[in-house]
Amino acid sequence: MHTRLSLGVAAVVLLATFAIATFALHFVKSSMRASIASEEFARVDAIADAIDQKFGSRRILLQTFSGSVEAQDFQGTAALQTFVEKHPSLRQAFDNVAFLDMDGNLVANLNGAQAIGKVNVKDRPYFQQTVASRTGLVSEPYRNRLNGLAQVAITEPVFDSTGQVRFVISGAINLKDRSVLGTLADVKFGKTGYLFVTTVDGIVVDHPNASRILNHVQPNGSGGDAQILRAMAGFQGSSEGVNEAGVPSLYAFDRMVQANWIVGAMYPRSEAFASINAIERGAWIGALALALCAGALTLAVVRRQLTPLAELHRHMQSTQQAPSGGDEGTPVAQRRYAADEIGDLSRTFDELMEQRRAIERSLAHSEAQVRIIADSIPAMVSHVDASLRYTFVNAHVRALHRGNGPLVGRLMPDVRGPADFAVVEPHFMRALAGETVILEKSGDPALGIGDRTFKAHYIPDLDAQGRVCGVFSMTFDITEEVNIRRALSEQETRLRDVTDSIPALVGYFDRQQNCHFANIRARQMAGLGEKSALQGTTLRSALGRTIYSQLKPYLPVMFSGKKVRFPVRAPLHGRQGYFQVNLIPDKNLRGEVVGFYLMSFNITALKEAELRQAESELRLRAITDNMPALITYIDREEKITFANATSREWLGLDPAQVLGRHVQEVSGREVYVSRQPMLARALAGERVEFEARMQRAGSERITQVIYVPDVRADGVTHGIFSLALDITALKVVEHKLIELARLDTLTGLPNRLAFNEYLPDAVLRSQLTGHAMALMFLDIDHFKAINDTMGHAVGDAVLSEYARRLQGCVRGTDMVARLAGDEFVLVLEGLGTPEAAAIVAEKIVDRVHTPPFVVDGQRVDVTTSIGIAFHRASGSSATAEELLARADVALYNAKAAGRDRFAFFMQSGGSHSGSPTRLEH
Ligand SMILES: Nc1nc2c(ncn2[C@@H]2O[C@H](COP(=O)(O)OP(=O)(O)OP(=O)(O)O)[C@@H](O)[C@H]2O)c(=O)[nH]1
Repeated sequence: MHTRLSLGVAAVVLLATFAIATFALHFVKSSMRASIASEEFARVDAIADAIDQKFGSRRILLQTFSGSVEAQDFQGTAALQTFVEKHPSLRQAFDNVAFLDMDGNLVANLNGAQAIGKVNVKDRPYFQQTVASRTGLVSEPYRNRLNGLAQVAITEPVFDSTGQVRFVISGAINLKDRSVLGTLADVKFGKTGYLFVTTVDGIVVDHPNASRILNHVQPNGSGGDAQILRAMAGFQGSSEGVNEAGVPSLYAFDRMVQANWIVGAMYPRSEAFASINAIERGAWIGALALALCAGALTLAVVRRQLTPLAELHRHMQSTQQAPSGGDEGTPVAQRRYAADEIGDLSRTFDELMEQRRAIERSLAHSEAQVRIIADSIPAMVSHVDASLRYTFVNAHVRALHRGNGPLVGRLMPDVRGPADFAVVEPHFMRALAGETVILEKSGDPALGIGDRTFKAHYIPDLDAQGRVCGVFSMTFDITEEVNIRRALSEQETRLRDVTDSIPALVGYFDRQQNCHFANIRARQMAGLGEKSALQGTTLRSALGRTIYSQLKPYLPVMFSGKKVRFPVRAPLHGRQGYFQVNLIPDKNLRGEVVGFYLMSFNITALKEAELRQAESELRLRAITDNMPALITYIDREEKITFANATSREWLGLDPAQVLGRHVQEVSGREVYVSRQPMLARALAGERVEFEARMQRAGSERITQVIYVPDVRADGVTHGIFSLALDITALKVVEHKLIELARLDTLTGLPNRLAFNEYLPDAVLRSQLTGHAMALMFLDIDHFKAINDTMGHAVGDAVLSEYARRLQGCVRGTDMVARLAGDEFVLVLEGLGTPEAAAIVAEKIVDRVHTPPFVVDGQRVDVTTSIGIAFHRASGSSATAEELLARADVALYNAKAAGRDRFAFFMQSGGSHSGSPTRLEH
């Protein structure tokens, strides 16, 4: 800027100087030209006046001479000749003076009488005009017939006493006579400028080129000097023109009074204005020098004045060269500025730069965002200007054309190739005409994407005035979508084939209940042809009022997203028909119901069968309700679908309350958990029987439950028939029978069966607890004798008393049993040492014989023998049978030892025995 401003100032100074110089020079030149022209004209005017005076003085001389001739009244021409010759003074004014009579004959001649009679000028115009006008004149130039010189004549008439023209005096003047015109040859205008005289008719009177004298200014009747012609037409004054030789010249013209001739001057411009040109050159040189000085001075002043601006410029450059997003030096708020206009300018610049950087950063950020967005869009995004030149392409476009170099700035036909461009060109032209265009097209095989399908959006780019300045292009790869569409179409065809082949009405309706699909049966029902359009067909029109009114209440449920199945009734072939309608909501990905499928099956036959079955079930119910058992049907979901009236008594629930409820809900969690394994087995196809306890009316009842799997013809278990019988009473009886089977009816003691069940458990307990136990085998001594001597009844009484005394010798937890006859066993548990068992055995022996038995008032002496098998938990693995055998061996030994005693089994084969008073071991 420094240089530009300096150059600008210099240019202004130069221009100003040039303009001033041009104007001044123009003014000076104009003035000087006018002055030169005026001077030239003045000179011409002066010359014309001088010539006029010459002619005037000569006319006066001739008039005077004429008067003298008239006064003397010459009678003969000789006298006249003499008279003329006596006036040689005429020679000073004329080259010759002649007297001409009325016939034009020369009658007297100043230059000698020899010419008298030899010349006749009657044909000369000046003669004729003088006679006719009776006054003198200056003639046209002519060539003297005697000497051939170019001359003019001044005439004057001589009158006689009667006033008639007697003679015409003609004073001839040679045009080259120095006293008249000859001096004109000395008049110069510059070096080559000259003076000339012509008549008003254009006859050259005087000219530096003598050959032109008496010739016309237009030698051949055409052309000629335009300025002279203009003077011939009456112009007087100065003018500029071009002479016959093509030289620009300054002309001046003036008319003479006496001869009415034109005195002209031709002054070549180059000579006339030579001084002006010299002045002009000098002036220009001066102006240039002045301009250079002024320019230099101005430059110095400007540079000095621009120093702060230069500093500002350097500051601006350094600020602009600072990286846009980087450190930009001192913050604007902390910078110091000069307290002048430049300081204000610097501050304003810095603030503007700050704002610009902020905008640039924002713009860069926005551009980056736009690029990221454009690159992230799963589409090829580009922009071309009105000349189809790329101005933007996203990453997908670059990737597609990665072998094609940079795309921005290139023309679309060059980038896409002629084949692909020919496809899209008409659509781009429409977009450039302002139309948004969407088209589907195959990919360019040249790019290896010929098997892909694309959907292109061409969107006009409008400028602020609403003119289309380019086109945005967004192209999506819709190959998958097209494939899906194709698959959907095929699927729809298959759906149609399938639905046409099933015995049901199938239709699809949108949320507004407009039909979009109907299989062939549905079309037949709605009165539509196989191929006819479904437009205008609604759910109501397709189904008719009767069915639609039954279906309508279910629509809100279906629209809430649930499948709905329900029966409807409608006339069918003249009788009542039944149909099962299924409404299946069609949900989009957001779970919104956008439509629904309707399937309707003819279930008339099924319904009729159901009705028949219902009657059968009524009968069945009547039977089951009167059975003393709880009869239920449990389906595969473990829900109760049938219950007889017994449920009211057993469960406290009406059969209707039970239906549809889960077993757990009805029976409670505890019962359900206990029965779940049996339910599972039954649902697996196994018949399951078990007993179960249940609470009913505050008391525990025992039931026998039988699960019978409902295995249908297809081999699948559809549910369970459950039969529960109250066997509480039966169980009581059974329990009693069991007890009775384990009791000795005579003594009331557990019998052998009970003992056999008890002993193994006792042995196991001993091994588990680590405590020793003792098994005693007891037998009444010589009981047979009691029987035999006192009778069986006494024997029985003895047995009963014996049992009672045994029980009295042991703890309630000890086991006392009668095995058979007079054989008893005693099981003692939780023992420490054999001595504990010996004490008990000794006690029994004592208690049996003391006090004596008394039966029916009779004393019966009873003693007993005891065999003891002591079982230590540790180190012994004897079984119940082995213990019993050991105790039997010990009993045998006690008997053998004399009876009325006890004996321990010894491992060596013998035994220790003890008397009633002594423990033997
Ligand atoms: N009164 C009565 N006698 C029975 C009963 N059961 C068995 N007996 C008799 O009891 C007797 C048992 O005799 P044994 O144990 O064989 O011999 P014993 O006479 O006791 O002689 P030892 O045992 O060697 O002392 C037999 O005579 C049986 O008939 C019963 O229930 N009541």
